[in-house]
Amino acid sequence: MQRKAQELKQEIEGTCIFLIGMMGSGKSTVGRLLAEALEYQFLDSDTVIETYAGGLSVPEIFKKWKEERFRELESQALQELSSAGEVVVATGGGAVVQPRNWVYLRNGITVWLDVPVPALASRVTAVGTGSRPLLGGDCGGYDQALARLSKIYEERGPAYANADVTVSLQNLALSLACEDISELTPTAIAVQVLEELIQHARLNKYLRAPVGY
Ligand SMILES: Nc1ncnc2c1ncn2[C@@H]1O[C@H](COP(=O)(O)OP(=O)(O)OP(=O)(O)O)[C@@H](O)[C@H]1O
Ligand SMILES: O=C(O)C1=C[C@@H](O)[C@@H](O)[C@H](O)C1
Ligand SMILES: [Mg+2]
Repeated sequence: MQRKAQELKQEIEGTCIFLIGMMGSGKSTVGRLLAEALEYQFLDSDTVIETYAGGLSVPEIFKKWKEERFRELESQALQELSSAGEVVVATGGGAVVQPRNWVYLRNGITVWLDVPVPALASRVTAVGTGSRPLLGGDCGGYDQALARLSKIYEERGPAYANADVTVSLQNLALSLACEDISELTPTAIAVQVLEELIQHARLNKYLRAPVGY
């Protein structure tokens, strides 16, 4: 992991890394590991929004000001974060929906953590869905989370697919001969993210080089 992180640092020269993906896809968990390995700062856009809102939590912001105001604050947070260097940012699950946010996301390198919906539903119900207003509170359980996440995944899939790099846990599990994606540790996923970012950066450099290089 350390060696790959050093290789990537040389390629991207401080460019910001945005992790995108569904609620529960591991953006915060994997993002912290990546930031540590790269010696970058880790920032969570939901936390920045909570600061803008004077310390109200995400569910409190949704309740008090409705989703529309939350989305405005989210765009403001992404704009601010996109001007920072040497940061790994865990974005909110809905950050990809508004086209204006892509102006900010394109200032960095975007990585989609693509996790199958049943795994997302297991993860979010294990920790409780109370902090995730779009999942309808804490009382629904796995089946409600699965139904809501499936609908959101279907709606947002094309937007997530705009990422510069996609790390599919389904594909990673296959390539590592894991029987189930629950066997993939956050470290194994972070290593794969680094690997794919290095490939992306090298390809980009090659494509931008003058002809004959
Ligand atoms: N590879 C993994 N294996 C098992 N559990 C995981 C893995 N990655 C993350 N988790 C767990 O899944 C839950 C969701 O992870 P995390 O909070 O990192 O996701 P997120 O994408 O930041 O979600 P949100 O968009 O809601 O902030 C956490 O409880 C975390 O511990
Ligand atoms: O998927 C979403 O739209 C959201 C995900 C969370 O990270 C928060 O940004 C908020 O709960 C909305
Ligand atoms: Mg998170």
